[in-house]
Amino acid sequence: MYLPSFSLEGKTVIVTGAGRGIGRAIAIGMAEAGADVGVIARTEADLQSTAAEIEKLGQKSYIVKADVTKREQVKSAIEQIINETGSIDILVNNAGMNIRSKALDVTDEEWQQIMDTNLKSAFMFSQEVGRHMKEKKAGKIITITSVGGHVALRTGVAYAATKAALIQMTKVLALEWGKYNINVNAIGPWYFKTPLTEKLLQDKEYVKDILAVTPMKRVGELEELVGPAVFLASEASKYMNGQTIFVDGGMTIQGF
Ligand SMILES: NC(=O)C1=CN([C@@H]2O[C@H](COP(=O)(O)OP(=O)(O)OC[C@H]3O[C@@H](n4cnc5c(N)ncnc54)[C@H](OP(=O)(O)O)[C@@H]3O)[C@@H](O)[C@H]2O)C=CC1
Ligand SMILES: C[C@H](O)[C@@H]1OC(=O)[C@H](O)[C@@H]1O
Repeated sequence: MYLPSFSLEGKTVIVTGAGRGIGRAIAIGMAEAGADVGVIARTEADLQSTAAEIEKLGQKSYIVKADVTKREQVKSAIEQIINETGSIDILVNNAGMNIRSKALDVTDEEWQQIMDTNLKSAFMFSQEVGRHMKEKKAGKIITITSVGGHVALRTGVAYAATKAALIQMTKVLALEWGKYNINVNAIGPWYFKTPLTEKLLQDKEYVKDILAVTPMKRVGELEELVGPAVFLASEASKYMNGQTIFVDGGMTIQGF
């Protein structure tokens, strides 16, 4: 028999930024695959909505209202979920944001906010959950980066720097933690319609530019990210480590 399991039955997943967009879709998709899911964000109503969808699937949800840029809130979020479930098997570092501006206009405050939300939060969660996974000698860490960490986009240098750093963080954590049977990988999306990108994707000229560099000539559908995420969370990817899977309709091949 060669086909491994894609099931997440009996697993506990935590997803940061699970209140909206990609994080919400991944959290619900993990529940569809059989996992119980901890959902983390700052907006309670969004978390309640995601949790309700998870419970409708017969899976448990654990709501943690937290700011992922604050170490103490990261630690208490993880402690709360481990106390309630006994273990965290899969971490999805998804929370992120952007302030789209040209390099000469980036303020120190904007730089710091983007760095803390996109990069520092993922590292803090990886550290705190990684300690737990090292003890268990098992775990899966999946970080949502972006094509913007691999090719130059017009959507801001600070964001790009965080997303490129996440690709390298993924490699170094995989190098250090592979011997503890922890898989550390990343997913790099191109455009998907979420609250983060909704306004941009209403601009017909901008969408024309996006499609001009996208071989599949369309933006992605959220379920097209959930498949790769469940794959990386499952036994089916247990020999994959330090990799970034670009889910981008072919955009990063930059063919001509
Ligand atoms: N949409 C796209 O096309 C692409 C997105 N990405 C990446 O995917 C990830 C998700 O993006 P997307 O779903 O579009 O974004 P959204 O803005 O739609 O959702 C972001 C989520 O992150 C949460 N979040 C933001 N800041 C914090 C914080 N400080 N503490 C806790 N939670 C926080 C938000 O909740 P709340 O505000 O309530 O805290 C929300 O749930 C990001 O890392 C983004 O960079 C990458 C490539 C393309
Ligand atoms: C594709 C990028 O990750 C995404 O596109 C946007 O406009 C956002 O600000 C991000 O840069």
